[in-house]
Amino acid sequence: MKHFENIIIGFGKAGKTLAGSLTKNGQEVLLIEKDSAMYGGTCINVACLPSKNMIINAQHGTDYDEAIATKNRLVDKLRNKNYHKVADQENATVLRADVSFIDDYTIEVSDDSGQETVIGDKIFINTGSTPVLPDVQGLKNSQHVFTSKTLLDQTEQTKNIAILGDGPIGLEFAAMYARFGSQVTVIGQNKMILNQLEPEIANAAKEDMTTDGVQFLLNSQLTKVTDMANGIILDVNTPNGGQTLHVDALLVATGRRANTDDLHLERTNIQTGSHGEILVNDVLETNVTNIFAMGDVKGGPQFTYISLDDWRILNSQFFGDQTRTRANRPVFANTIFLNPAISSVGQTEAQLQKKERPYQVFKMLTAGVPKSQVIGNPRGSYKVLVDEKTHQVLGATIYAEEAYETINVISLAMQNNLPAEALRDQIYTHPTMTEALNDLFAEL
Ligand SMILES: Cc1cc2nc3c(=O)[nH]c(=O)nc-3n(C[C@H](O)[C@H](O)[C@H](O)COP(=O)(O)OP(=O)(O)OC[C@H]3O[C@@H](n4cnc5c(N)ncnc54)[C@H](O)[C@@H]3O)c2cc1C
Ligand SMILES: NC(=O)c1ccc[n+]([C@@H]2O[C@H](COP(=O)([O-])OP(=O)(O)OC[C@H]3O[C@@H](n4cnc5c(N)ncnc54)[C@H](O)[C@@H]3O)[C@@H](O)[C@H]2O)c1
Repeated sequence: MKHFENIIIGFGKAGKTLAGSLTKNGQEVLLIEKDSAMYGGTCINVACLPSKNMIINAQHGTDYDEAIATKNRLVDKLRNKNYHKVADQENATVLRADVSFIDDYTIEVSDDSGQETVIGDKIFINTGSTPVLPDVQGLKNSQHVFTSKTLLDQTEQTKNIAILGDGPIGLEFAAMYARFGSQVTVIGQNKMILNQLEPEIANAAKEDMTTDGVQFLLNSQLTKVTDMANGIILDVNTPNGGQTLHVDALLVATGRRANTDDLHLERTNIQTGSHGEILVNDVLETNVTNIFAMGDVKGGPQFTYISLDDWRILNSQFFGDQTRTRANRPVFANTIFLNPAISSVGQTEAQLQKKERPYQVFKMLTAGVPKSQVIGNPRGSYKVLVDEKTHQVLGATIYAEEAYETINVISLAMQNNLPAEALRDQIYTHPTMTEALNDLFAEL
């Protein structure tokens, strides 16, 4: 039986970054990844980076074939770099193998060369998440149903696609496929898309997507999927009655759940929650001492930057001042990469009204920002909510070019309790979309 000081299961964002900290501090690490095509994890191989590369190329008018080839080159480069960043460390071993727990501290690893048992002083589980497929007749056995991962592998453009799910994956892929010139229909179960955002901005985004050619069947249920030689037939219950769609493919984007499928956690004392997520405390310890879980597999927000922040927590515990925890995670925003992007942070008007918190609203149209005219995309608007007394920012939603950059400035102001005057009076470089903040708060 082999022994390692640290075993990391899964090549996720937190795990690969932690491998660097551990080796830098003279500790040995065994990092086990089940799929060599996933060295570096989900984000760089099959999610954030390839999808954003495809989205940007679609927006630039690149044709699909070229965009796929560019994406594949990017991913190969990133995967190779990520692999070597860990594997080239003196104290690190990267192993491609299947892992299953035998008991709390013993795992069995198996690869083409056979099986071996390994024990670790500390074990870190960073196995990410996996798509949830709804229980719809014919869906699971269809040859024409894709997840975001398998769709990004398609060398041939799907010309007529339906997308089940109107979350970030569904909407980003819908906007992207429409830009590539495909016919796109989004099937959503809610009355409205983006209903966690400010409604007027969600409405504007839906109208813009419709202008770009995306059709929406909302408040609707997919009831049956039937494979045909030339595509797939979808039976959908809509508020206007049953509809039948004949499309080339269906992308299922109805959420992701913790990925613990192959680990045999039932042989351990590690507790999981109702959705299979590994339960952890504020410093990412499971209920078994010296076993930790980070990233999507522990439940909660599913973002690469949250997984990276999980690394900060562990790094602070092992090598820092031990102050960083999940409870004091800084303010963080999120972005949905549409055309343009929608970024949001903090609370919405509806949430503040529910709490009876007094606030002021500041709004402006994106078209008023010179850079939007320079870029040639004046779509969208800015909306920021400010505490009536302190003028601290309580929430912001930006639907504009480069919203994903501007929102980070607002998050930083929120995190540091700066009043909106600080955002108003800052000198921003010109021409930028962030300059909007000079004008947005002019009435303060
Ligand atoms: C299409 C798409 C787009 C996204 N876009 C964004 C975005 O723009 N911005 C953003 O912040 N987030 C985005 N996300 C979410 C983001 O990808 C995830 O939150 C993030 O990758 C989770 O990282 P992680 O550290 O939990 O692990 P992951 O990066 O998911 O890594 C887990 C690794 O563990 C491996 N593994 C799984 N099971 C085992 C096992 N039993 N043994 C060994 N290895 C195993 C997997 O192969 C994988 O390599 C997107 C997700 C998707 C699907
Ligand atoms: N830009 C980004 O940061 C980004 C991009 C993509 C994904 N992600 C991450 O990946 C995670 C997964 O994304 P996602 O979009 O799959 O999940 P999600 O859970 O965010 O959204 C799923 C959507 O599908 C709908 N839905 C669920 N079941 C349905 C059904 N049977 N019929 C019709 N609609 C149904 C839900 O109402 C929801 O709107 C997200 O939580 C997000 O954190 C982030």
